[in-house]
Amino acid sequence: MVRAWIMDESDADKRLPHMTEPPQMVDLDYLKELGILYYKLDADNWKEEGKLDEIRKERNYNYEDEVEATRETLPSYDATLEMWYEEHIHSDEEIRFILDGSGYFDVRNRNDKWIRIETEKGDMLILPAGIYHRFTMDTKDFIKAKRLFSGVPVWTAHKRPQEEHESRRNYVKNYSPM
Ligand SMILES: CSCCC(=O)C(=O)O
Ligand SMILES: [Fe+2]
Repeated sequence: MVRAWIMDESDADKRLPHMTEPPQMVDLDYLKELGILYYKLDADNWKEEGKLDEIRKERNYNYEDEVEATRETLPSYDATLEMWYEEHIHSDEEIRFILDGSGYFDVRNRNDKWIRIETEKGDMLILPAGIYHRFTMDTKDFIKAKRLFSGVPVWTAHKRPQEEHESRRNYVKNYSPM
């Protein structure tokens, strides 16, 4: 089961879990209210399983590629990781299916607190357009993910603040986060 929690405010290593004491876990309904969708897939047999294809058809995801984050395989590793961790939005959904490894997707909740979502092999996460978020590796320092998209992919990250951005306005209207 995917776990998610309200992050502590410590400025220790971002790759650590940053749970509060006691932990403040949140569930899938909580994430859903922020517009986030979650699926569990079979990362070793996703073709045979057919679930990914169903989601693809249903949500019109007609583009996909793969990204593997290791110092050897990811161009400009340090700079890319830094970019992923800067709070931002996209004009489209961010869709990731974790094929191997693990990592943390952080999203802002309605009170502007960080919610940390722990993803690992088999987890598929869809962040809505306009949600403030960021990504970090965990201490295992390895993740491989399928990126999906509807149409010609646009990966542009718009750094916060973006209150006038159309996708942000729509997000706020639909999910009234603050
Ligand atoms: C390796 S998947 C997570 C990183 C990423 O693709 C992103 O933040 O856009
Ligand atoms: Fe992003």
